[in-house]
Amino acid sequence: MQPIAFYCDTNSIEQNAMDQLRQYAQKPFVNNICAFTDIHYCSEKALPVGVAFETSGYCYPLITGKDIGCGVMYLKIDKEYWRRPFDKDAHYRALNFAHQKMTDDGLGGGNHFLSIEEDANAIYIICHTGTRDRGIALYQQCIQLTRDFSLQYGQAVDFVHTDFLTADFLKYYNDTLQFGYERRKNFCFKTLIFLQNANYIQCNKEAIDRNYLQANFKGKDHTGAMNGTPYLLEDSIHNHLRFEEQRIVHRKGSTELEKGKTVVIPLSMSRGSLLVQPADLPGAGNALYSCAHGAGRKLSRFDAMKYWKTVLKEKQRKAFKEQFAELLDRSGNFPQGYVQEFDFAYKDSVDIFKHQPYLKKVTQTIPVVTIKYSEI
Ligand SMILES: Nc1nc2c(ncn2[C@@H]2O[C@H](COP(=O)(O)O)[C@@H](O)[C@H]2O)c(=O)[nH]1
Ligand SMILES: [Mn+2]
Repeated sequence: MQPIAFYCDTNSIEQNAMDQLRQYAQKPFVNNICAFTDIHYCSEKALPVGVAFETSGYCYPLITGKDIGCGVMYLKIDKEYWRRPFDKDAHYRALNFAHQKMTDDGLGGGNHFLSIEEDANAIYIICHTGTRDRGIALYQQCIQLTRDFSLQYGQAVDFVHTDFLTADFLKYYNDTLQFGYERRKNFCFKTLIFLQNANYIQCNKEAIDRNYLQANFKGKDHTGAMNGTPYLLEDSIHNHLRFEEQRIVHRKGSTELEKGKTVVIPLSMSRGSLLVQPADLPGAGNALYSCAHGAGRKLSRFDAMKYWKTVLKEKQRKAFKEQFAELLDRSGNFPQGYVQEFDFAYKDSVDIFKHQPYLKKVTQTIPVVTIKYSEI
């Protein structure tokens, strides 16, 4: 068995996730397998979430599941351009409505989100979404590829030789990752323009395109000005295979790092997000330039519902209802999907820097308003 690099507290790993991890560490061609602080069991696939490993000569195209190319983008605006606090009563519903028109496919289910968060100096528009149907189609192609390779190999295997990966397949794979990046960009820029339109951000209002929700901002630079407001954006992905010259890095729910680049580790709807950079580069290299992609689930969706109904006291449920009144349905209850995303469903984040010492904190943001998943 290949040794496992634990960038997390081993005592905090559930037994079923540990079993999955150990099984993977025994597989052929799997090298330098790393487990991060958000490691948790994945019922659908044989590898836990919160893991990275590398291979050469062969790859495991199915480890990601369908959400290939999922990632998190942030767009930062200096607070000197921020004019007033976000008024949920006046604008939550309008933003929720607008976000459904920002792309063809919406944010997607689960814990995908579009949030406005802040620290002392800046406002951050943060978007966590993937590649929707394109990721599913690519995953189906990965299944076919693995089947075809198995036939040639003479037995059913879950890996593929790199000679089997045609230039067309690799282009298709990378184009799908690019599609996710462009979708996140459209969410971020259109949210910025929504805020400009609603007088939250100082800008040149005359320059705003009335049809901005139909426009495509995929080509905008990472720094610049939008309708007179300076911005900066960065993107990162956490569910993909990165085909490099000498090796293939596999990341299943672990964020790809790059020297000098700030990435978001989202924590929860109540806690906001951490923005981090790789500080110790040899250290980050040993961790395959990867880190946790979130706080990580502590409670399964089922257990989160049980916790809500049976562990929390009425007073505590009331406090959630007051804090997130905008998410209540007409009968005054939260849809299940939101309850499953509340803070208690996620792990503590103290381990993030303790067990991934190659990371440095850039800032921590707190949420202003969050739009949760949307299926279109
Ligand atoms: N800032 C926010 N972070 C959130 C929210 N909901 C979930 N999360 C965190 O994101 C990661 C992403 O996990 P993934 O497996 O779906 O890619 C998760 O671990 C949480 O820590 C939110 O509303 N705001
Ligand atoms: Mn994701």
